[in-house]
Amino acid sequence: MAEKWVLTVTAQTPTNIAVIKYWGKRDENLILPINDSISVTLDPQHLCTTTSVAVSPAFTHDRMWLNGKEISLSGGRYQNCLRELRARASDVEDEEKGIKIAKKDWEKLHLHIASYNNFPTAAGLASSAAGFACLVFSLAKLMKVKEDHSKLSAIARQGSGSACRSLYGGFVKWIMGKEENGSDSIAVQLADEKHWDDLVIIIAVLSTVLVDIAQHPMIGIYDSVMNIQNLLLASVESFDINIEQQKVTVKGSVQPETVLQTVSKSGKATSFWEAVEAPAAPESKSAETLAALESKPTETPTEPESKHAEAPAELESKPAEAPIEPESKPAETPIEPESKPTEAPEPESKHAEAVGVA
Ligand SMILES: Nc1ncnc2c1ncn2[C@@H]1O[C@H](COP(=O)(O)OP(=O)(O)OP(=O)(O)O)[C@@H](O)[C@H]1O
Ligand SMILES: C[C@@](O)(CCOP(=O)(O)OP(=O)(O)O)CC(=O)O
Repeated sequence: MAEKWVLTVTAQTPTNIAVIKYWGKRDENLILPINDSISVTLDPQHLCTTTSVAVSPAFTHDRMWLNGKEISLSGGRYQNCLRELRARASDVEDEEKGIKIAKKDWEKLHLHIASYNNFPTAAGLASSAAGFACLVFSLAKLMKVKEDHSKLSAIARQGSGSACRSLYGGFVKWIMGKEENGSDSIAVQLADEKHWDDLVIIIAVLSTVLVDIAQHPMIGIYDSVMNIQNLLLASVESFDINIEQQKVTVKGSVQPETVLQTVSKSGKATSFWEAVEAPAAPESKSAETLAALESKPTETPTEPESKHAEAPAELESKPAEAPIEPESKPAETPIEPESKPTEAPEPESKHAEAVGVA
């Protein structure tokens, strides 16, 4: 087997919001619920996970990066999903690239996974739902798993219960099932994404915006802050002014861009604060999205109108030849076959973590 190839798949999966909630488990390990639940899947244009999975003979162990930071895959939830998928993997061949993976090879081959949530992780917006659905879907594509979405939903369920519902768009029911092995605890689509097309779900995330306002001989920093407050009125909850650093922290459901424009109009030199640190993204397009969301946190929640696009979607499934340049495509860092196993990928540092005005 050649040592220098990498086969990748990238997929995108939306999150879902329960309208009849899953609340309580009868089996913690298999993640079996004590009731049926129903959710609505959001439009992946708004809240979604993008996951790139890669396999290469050069990889020495399974690794995963979540939002640019390496995380452990040793937990039972990840291990259960990986085991179930490997057991169902098929022969995969790409003649053009000279790649041939036999079904039995999947047990020995290692995976690198890079995943990005374009919305807050572990903050009550079901990142684990989008995340595990995307993980299972993209790996199933990579490994050519010949199972339908309902079977995949039972695998995703073992990562996080609500994840099983993110494999379908529209209105989705997770049937609790009765079997002890969980084989009938699956998701089914009740109505597709077009069923209730004008339904809009608004998620309001209150965030902090950092503003840097340069001193001006005529207008003090306090005046600038009052200017923002007057113009944005109720949206602004509070300010914190650091005269020495010329930094103002604005709290509330304000758009960073609006803050910037508001202060600019007062004639003050304004700009967003410098980048602090941001993680790598799974592909350059997602990196832009992420930068926008991370640096403008209040924009995240403003438009998650649910247009119920189909879920999930495979973005690309072309085999890629190693090595992949991590600089130009930050998200591909984790799938670079020559990366040293002990080294975590370097997050890109040019995206702002906070926002400011100068
Ligand atoms: N993109 C992802 N890929 C794989 N796993 C993910 C991903 N995003 C989140 N997770 C996993 O899900 C965990 C967060 O799940 P948790 O249930 O705490 O929060 P949530 O799903 O965002 O919120 P809630 O369940 O309250 O709606 C993370 O710690 C990680 O283990
Ligand atoms: C309250 C809920 O949002 C539950 C979310 O729980 P998770 O699916 O995140 O829990 P685990 O299965 O333990 O991973 C209700 C719901 O989505 O139905």
